[in-house]
Amino acid sequence: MGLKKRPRSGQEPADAEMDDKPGLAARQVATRLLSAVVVSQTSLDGLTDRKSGHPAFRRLDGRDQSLVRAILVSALRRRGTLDAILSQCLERPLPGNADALHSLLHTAMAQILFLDVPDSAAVDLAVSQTHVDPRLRRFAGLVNAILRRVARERDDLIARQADPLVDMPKWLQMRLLPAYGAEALASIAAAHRAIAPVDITVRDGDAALWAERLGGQLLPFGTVRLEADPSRPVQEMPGFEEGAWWVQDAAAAIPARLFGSVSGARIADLCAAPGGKTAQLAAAGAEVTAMDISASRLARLEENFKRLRLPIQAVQGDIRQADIVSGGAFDGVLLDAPCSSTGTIRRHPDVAYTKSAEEVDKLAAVQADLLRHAARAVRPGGLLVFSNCSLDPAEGEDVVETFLAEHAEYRRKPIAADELPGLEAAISPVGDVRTTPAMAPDANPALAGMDGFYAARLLRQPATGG
Ligand SMILES: C[S@@+](CC[C@H](N)C(=O)[O-])C[C@H]1O[C@@H](n2cnc3c(N)ncnc32)[C@H](O)[C@@H]1O
Repeated sequence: MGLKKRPRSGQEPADAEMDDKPGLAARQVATRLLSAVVVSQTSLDGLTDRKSGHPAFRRLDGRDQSLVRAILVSALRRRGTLDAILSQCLERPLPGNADALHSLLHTAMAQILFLDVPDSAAVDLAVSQTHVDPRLRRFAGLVNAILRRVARERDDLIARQADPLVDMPKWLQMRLLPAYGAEALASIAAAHRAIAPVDITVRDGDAALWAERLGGQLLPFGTVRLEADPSRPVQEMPGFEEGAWWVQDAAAAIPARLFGSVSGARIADLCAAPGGKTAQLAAAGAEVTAMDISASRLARLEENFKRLRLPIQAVQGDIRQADIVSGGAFDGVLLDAPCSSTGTIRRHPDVAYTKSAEEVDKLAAVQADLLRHAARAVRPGGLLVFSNCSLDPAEGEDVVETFLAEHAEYRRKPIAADELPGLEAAISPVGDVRTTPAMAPDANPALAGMDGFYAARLLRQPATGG
């Protein structure tokens, strides 16, 4: 590859001039945060929270913040593709310690290949970044040459990365292949490449009406689905402010529905925050106690409930120590346990790079422990629903099998096909729910898919005699 010569220092714009260059600060932040995700395994949501995120991110205006998020989501979603293209464009690999350069190239390539950013702006700003960063200065020519080639050969370079598995890190492939098989795994990887729709759960009344009002479609299992549109923030849509609905992935809406009719029932949601499932239960008329170990997450739940105008009793606490859990007084208990979240990679592509096989195993042990504790909160004859948004059976099916083997007082209450209209394929042979991002297909990929979720419904055997 012919490399453009590095400009002589006399031709480089002064740093101060550069600092003011429109769009440069956003690209610098994107590069920095990409390294924070993939090198330091920091969560993208945490880094880009508008209130508590990375200070450099918070200093950007709202438009630049949205651009940075869009760059990062694309760069992570297609990280394998970008790496493959990069190695095609390089005569020799980048130096091993060139994290900043690697992140700079990925963020710029993501703009050229996947975002609506003019190629000239993406290239020019990336080269400007090399001028203001002493670690990158000597790579200006290389960056310029690679990015111009990527822009020139875009279609061909992308076409060569047709296999979606290129974008699923090896550790995850190795975890999921034995459970799903090669074909289903490829479908999941393909679904991970798509932009997820916005799914909405309606508080009460008519979901069909809200589907019409919001210009969405009503899925057979009650979720209203809209195409994601960055220019239309959900907070500005009709019905948000008055709490007529909340955003909740179609799969995430399943576990709360497994209790059936809950009107007047005492339900404990033991890992409740930020409260999507709690809200479903409260809206359906249950008397809900919401527990969470995290005070800040519980505060978010309470804020959400204020907007939704739903009653709630929120309790901060650790399931493993709380008195209300040991009392065995609830008609129903939901344990939506903390997990690796690999089922949400479409929405949170950083998960593929911030989590690991070791962490999955650690989380599976935590879930088993929490499930043992949660089981004590259920009255005889009551229901225990265990769920999480992992695709890994170690965090789902295996946890429940072990639990049932150790708890003779519980048995599975299998989920029947008519409980999940349109999603019958998600019911496993033993009657649990297992969704994947490849489910709920649609001719329009922007309206397809759902999070990967697992849910099991367990019945505490009614007391005999007495
Ligand atoms: C997957 S999230 C729950 C999502 C929530 N059910 C919803 O639908 O919005 C898991 C939650 O479990 C909480 N958690 C983790 N360990 C806990 C424990 N030992 N006791 C109580 N809550 C815990 C976390 O703070 C986190 O909010």
